[in-house]
Amino acid sequence: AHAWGYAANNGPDKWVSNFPIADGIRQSPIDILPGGASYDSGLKPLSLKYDPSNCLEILNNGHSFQVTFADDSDSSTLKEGPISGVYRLKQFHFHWGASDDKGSEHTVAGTKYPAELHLVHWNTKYPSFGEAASKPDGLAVVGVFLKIGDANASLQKVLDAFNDIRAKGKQTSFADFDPSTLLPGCLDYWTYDGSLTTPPLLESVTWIVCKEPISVSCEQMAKFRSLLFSAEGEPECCMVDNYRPPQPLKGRHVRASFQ
Ligand SMILES: Oc1ccc(S)c(O)c1
Ligand SMILES: [Zn+2]
Repeated sequence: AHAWGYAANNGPDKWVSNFPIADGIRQSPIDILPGGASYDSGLKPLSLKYDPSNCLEILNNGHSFQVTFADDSDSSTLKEGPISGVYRLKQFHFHWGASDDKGSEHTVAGTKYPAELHLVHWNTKYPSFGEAASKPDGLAVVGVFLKIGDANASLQKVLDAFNDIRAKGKQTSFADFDPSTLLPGCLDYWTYDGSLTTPPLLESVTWIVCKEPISVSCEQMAKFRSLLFSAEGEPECCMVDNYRPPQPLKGRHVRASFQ
């Protein structure tokens, strides 16, 4: 059986055959309707504290690239916001399009951004990421939209590592990177209960989607598109359009941290 991907034969519309939860009641991403979100004054500001020395490596896993962090202590954490307790940063990765008119997973009143950053955190009330990933309050993912504009100097540090991870399965060391430099100035957010947007599509994610995008230049977007879904020695297949389209809300409510 071929592994899941984003092509016609193994893409989002096919995932349900191996992962029936794809048709579940709290699937992600969703289309966020700002008019439909209700302001909740009980929502706290996000408390994000990251230690650059926890940054370990960058890898091409065949469906995105991800930067992985040491998560054996509470030195890189997400607190407050819509969550209770302490969640540890495990990794961040992106989803993007073949062209600037698409690529984000969440959309805002139908608007697609060229890319979306996901900062993945797990609830320390559980012993590990793997354990947490199967619990309804196990994960908290901060989503940040990327919008075409000025080159992003912080993002460029990540892109400069791409030559070593062009093909699926490649990884290289990546140190001393502070992911908070990838966050927008304003941390107003929407939040709702959802899932991983890639198989196994586990319904364990408290989504925290920032209203304000960060910038990316079109040259930097071209660099994202220079990565490959394919491994060395396989026919080259550009890593683009690695996004799942919005899923049915199924009665869920989206809350806003801002008015
Ligand atoms: O571990 C993961 C968490 C969230 C998302 S969207 C992933 O693709 C992987
Ligand atoms: Zn993701």
